[in-house]
Amino acid sequence: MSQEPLLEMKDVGCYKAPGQPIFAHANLVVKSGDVIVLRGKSGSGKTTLLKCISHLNLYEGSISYRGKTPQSYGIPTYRTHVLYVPQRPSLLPGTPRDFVNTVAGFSARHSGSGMSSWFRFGRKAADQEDQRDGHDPAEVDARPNTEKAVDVGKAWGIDEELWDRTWGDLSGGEAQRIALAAAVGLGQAEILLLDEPTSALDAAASEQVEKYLLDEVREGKGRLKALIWITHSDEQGQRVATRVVRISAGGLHEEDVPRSA
Ligand SMILES: Nc1ncnc2c1ncn2[C@@H]1O[C@H](COP(=O)(O)OP(=O)(O)OP(=O)(O)O)[C@@H](O)[C@H]1O
Repeated sequence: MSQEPLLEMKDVGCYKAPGQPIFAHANLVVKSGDVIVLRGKSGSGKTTLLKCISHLNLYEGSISYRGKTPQSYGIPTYRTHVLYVPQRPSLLPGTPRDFVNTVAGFSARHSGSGMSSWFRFGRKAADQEDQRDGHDPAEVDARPNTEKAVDVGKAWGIDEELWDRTWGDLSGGEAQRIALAAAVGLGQAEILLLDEPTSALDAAASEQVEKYLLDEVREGKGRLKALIWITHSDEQGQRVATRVVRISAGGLHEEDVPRSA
């Protein structure tokens, strides 16, 4: 029995400037249970691809989520379902608790506005579309859960008091874990787009985070169903991938999943 795709990209291209493609003709189908490791040379467009998927960058071609365009959900709401987690959350304003409280204060239909302002690091954000909102058939009860975010952080060694420090006063590894804990704990995302999510963590912390994320996807108890994960670590790729996709100027190419020795 074939599974309904969660996300489908058709012929997606992204340009630095007119006539200067970063990549073109990118096609991808993401299904429930996928942990897709995105590989590619430095500068090949991995981050740009994730930002296109989350509608933070302009692109050509089409992207659909559960068979519908991002616009049909309203871009802010779409971004909470297909959520980009930035590599450097320490550049954010305010404190992590300000953020989760802001998001928690929105109703399910409007929570995207807070979330998208936090995760909006796209250089060519299609911001005009943030103003539109649409009916969201995928919404069940997606009210953000602040306590869960703090609990997830605790499981990863983040004391609750760190949620009240400004982002700039957290270490890179603390900020990375808190951003991920917020993304998971808020409980709205079905697909997380992870941009080198453990690059600032030591091996033990990194494995804790990996295990938690993989368990969420495998067990399927929450909303989280798939991950697209940029990593420069072959070892991490080997541990987490159910699929490996390589990006180059010509598009995306599926590779064999490396098996651990
Ligand atoms: N603000 C910008 N304006 C124009 N070009 C940009 C901008 N930001 C990034 N680029 C270019 O787009 C290309 C893809 O960048 P991107 O960050 O997506 O690559 P990447 O594969 O994630 O790289 P890395 O592995 O080094 O993190 C690069 O050539 C980069 O220089």
